[in-house]
Amino acid sequence: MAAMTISKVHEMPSGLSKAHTNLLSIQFGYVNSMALRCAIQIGIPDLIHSNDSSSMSLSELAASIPIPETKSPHLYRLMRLLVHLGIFALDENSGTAEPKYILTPASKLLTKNHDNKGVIPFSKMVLDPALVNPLFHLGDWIKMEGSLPFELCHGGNMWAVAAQKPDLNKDFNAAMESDSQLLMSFIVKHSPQLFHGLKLLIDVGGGTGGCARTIAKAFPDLNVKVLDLPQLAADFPKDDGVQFIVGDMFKHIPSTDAILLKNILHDWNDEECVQILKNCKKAVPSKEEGGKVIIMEVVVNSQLKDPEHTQVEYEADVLLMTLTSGWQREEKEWRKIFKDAAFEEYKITPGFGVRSVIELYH
Ligand SMILES: C[S@@+](CC[C@H](N)C(=O)[O-])C[C@H]1O[C@@H](n2cnc3c(N)ncnc32)[C@H](O)[C@@H]1O
Ligand SMILES: C/C=C/c1ccc(O)c(OC)c1
Repeated sequence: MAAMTISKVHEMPSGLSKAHTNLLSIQFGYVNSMALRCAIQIGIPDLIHSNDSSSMSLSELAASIPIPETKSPHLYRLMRLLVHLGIFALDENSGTAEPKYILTPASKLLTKNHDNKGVIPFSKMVLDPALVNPLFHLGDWIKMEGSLPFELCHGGNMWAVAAQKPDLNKDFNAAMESDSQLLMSFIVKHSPQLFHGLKLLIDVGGGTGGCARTIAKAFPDLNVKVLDLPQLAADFPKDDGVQFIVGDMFKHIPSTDAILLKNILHDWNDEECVQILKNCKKAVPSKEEGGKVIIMEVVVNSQLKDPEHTQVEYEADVLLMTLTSGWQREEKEWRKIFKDAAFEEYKITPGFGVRSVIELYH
């Protein structure tokens, strides 16, 4: 047997060690994202979820994916990182010789369940090279006038490029739709009063109708329509009673009792937002007459300030800066664009994950 001795530990000064570890951890951040992408790609969350015991050992996973035997030790390394990150966990009570992996609340979101598609389409989109590559252009972009990192990378803005690339367009729309179903199912259940008294609601930039269908199903008497760009028309389901209107929110929004703007204003700068909001104001009646605009977005450091939310909000902000002309806004920044578009009153309700609901009246 080979003998091993461990010599006395020479510790780095703790300040230096901490600093270096902190730096390495941030530098390696993308490895976490890519390990997660790999786990989704090879279907691990659904495999564990659909297993009878809702748990699987390494060898069961390796056989089900399947992967060559030589890759088993590497799957172990991947799972070790993802367990550490809280994506999966080890079942302490499996009673088996080989430890079993189980899902955590985070990976449960990554399974297909009966009433929505989970968050897989959203994860796929976020980690698509077409949306990751623009981040490499931040440094060049910040030193020059105009443009966007996305444009330096792809030669046009997101909506123009999506119109040219059917696969990207499909993946992006599916991602938004899954996010919408998740959020809106919760909202119609817990905040139904948002929609009371309305006869017609237009979801402006409503994509393939994830929000619209969820609202229409919950409130059969409410007429819900989606207004979006022509490239959405082909993928929009036609037989579910939600009408699709081809339009441009910068030009004209048809008259309606209420407008929904979910994940729209964060794609645009203040000037562009004011233009959209002015068109909304023309389309909806005053508060006294029952009109309103419902915005569903992040309010940075909202009343329920939480360090984990703050980090996600700042990360999403830099991503929006990379891909669009938009911003994640703090309340005072929201207030400014509302005022500039001549709205008189707003009410913020936080607490839908990182998202808040803002009701806007004139
Ligand atoms: C981030 S997605 C949000 C989709 C949807 N509201 C949701 O949350 O699932 C932005 C949407 O705005 C649409 N859009 C972009 N420019 C637009 C315009 N000028 N007029 C109408 N819709 C537009 C895009 O096609 C896309 O569907
Ligand atoms: C990679 C993420 C891309 C993205 C781009 C524009 C959006 O409005 C958005 O909303 C959640 C996500």
